[in-house]
Amino acid sequence: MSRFLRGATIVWVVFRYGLDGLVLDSFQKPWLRWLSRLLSVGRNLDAPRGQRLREALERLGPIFVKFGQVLSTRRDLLPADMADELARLQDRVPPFDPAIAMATIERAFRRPVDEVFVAFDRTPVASASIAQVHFATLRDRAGVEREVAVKVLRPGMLPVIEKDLGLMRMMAGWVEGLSADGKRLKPREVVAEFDNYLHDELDLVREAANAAQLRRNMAGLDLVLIPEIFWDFCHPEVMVMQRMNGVPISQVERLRDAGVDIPKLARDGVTIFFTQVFRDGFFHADMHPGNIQVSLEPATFGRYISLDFGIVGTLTESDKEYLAQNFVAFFRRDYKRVAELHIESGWVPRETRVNDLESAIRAVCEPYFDRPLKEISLGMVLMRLFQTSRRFQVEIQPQLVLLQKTLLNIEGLGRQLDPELDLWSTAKPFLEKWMLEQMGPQRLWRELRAEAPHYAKLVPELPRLLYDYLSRRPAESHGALRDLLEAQKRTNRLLQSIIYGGLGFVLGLLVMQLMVRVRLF
Ligand SMILES: Nc1ncnc2c1ncn2[C@@H]1O[C@H](COP(=O)(O)OP(=O)(O)OP(=O)(O)O)[C@@H](O)[C@H]1O
Repeated sequence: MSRFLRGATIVWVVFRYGLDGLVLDSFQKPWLRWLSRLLSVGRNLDAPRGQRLREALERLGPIFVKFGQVLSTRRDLLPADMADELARLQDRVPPFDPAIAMATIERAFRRPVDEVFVAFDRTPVASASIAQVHFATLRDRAGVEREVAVKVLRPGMLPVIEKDLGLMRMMAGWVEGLSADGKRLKPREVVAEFDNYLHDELDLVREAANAAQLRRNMAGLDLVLIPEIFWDFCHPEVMVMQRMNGVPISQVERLRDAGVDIPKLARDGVTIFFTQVFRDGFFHADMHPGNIQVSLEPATFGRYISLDFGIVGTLTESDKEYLAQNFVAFFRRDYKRVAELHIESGWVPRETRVNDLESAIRAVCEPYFDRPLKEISLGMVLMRLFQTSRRFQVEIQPQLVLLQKTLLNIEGLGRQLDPELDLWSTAKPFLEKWMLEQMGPQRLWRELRAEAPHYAKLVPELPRLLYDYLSRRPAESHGALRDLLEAQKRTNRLLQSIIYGGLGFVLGLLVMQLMVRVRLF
């Protein structure tokens, strides 16, 4: 019954905000088009469609608001006006009762809150649709008191989410089945992606693990601080981490007054992101200003503080290669290469004609070169490339969409801090270094090291393999004398190459063995 009521509410909101018109007009069945016209009589639909969509999602509650936020990143699917409006969605919701947060903590650790923490601040510092954050103090394993931030999941989220997701799936099926435009929007794919995203956010151990990995990766860079995770105090519903003290990145004047070098901050943001992408293939993908602060503490003055690790992106070696080579080819205006890369990597069907793709890509990219190089947005270029690829039946990988969205965030943030920021010259060294590593001797060295244990296993078998091979040869070379001499010559040559090759191989193996040992001890 409650599912029916929720479904009825959704349908009412859809009509109330005139969202039916967004897809109904393209319904293939005439009676549905008529219904759409009939339903729009007497409604005030003056507000732009994007605004109506945003307001409707706000009306439907936090899960739909989150859905809109995720949808806003699919600029390859949505028209720009709608994506812009959706990006304005904020999931500010009233905090839940601290007693509920404390009950969750007690259930998770099977101890009263005042036994878990030395002190616990009942007033939340922040509250969003999925979780709420409280400050507290705990005693760590060494008996030292530590200031911490405790993130607690909003209770009873799973059933609400499942119900809303069920309805979203159903509606996506309708829209896809009934409307031509609806099919193009790939609603079922979008809802499935959202489903994954929400379930990931509901597991705080996962978020804590992301934070720990990023902290380890960023340790040597000295540009960003990531909270330490207190694993003894982590549970799927509760996450306890080091409390960070910084100034929100949005308060630029305050940062400037405190003496922070703002243009350097802008460059550092790009450096951090490119390091995460091209060196580690593991990047923070929720880089909105609410999750970024700047430290003013003397020891870490001017460094970024990163928060909220619910969404991270991972890239494979081939993703990185695809990206780097595309960017480099793009900046050389070598559109043919960009097209070839798309085909080689299997991004577009093999039978695609390079010339067609090349001219589509040229049409997308060339207008960008109308402006100075430093003003070019890589996020925008990537988005246009994805949009072009779609016309050639390409399924864009979710991690690349995530990357493109984050790239836009980072560029937006960088330009907000320093309108003079030269994005390309900040990013270029990363791409060049990475390309060199991919093609130069470092790659060969890395791959040899990875293969070393395998070759080490082969070495003892080598003499037997050689003996088996040689002992078979004479039996095959009987018959006429000339044949025999020829065969003997061939055998000698083969023997020579096997012996020289074998010697080189064994020598190589010995070196590799040595390397493996050096690495192990
Ligand atoms: N380790 C921390 N130290 C200090 N403050 C923190 C810490 N973690 C979170 N906060 C505060 O809590 C706020 C919300 O945290 P976080 O973004 O992780 O929660 P969220 O529920 O995922 O919110 P949203 O989805 O809106 O980003 C942060 O903006 C920050 O003010």
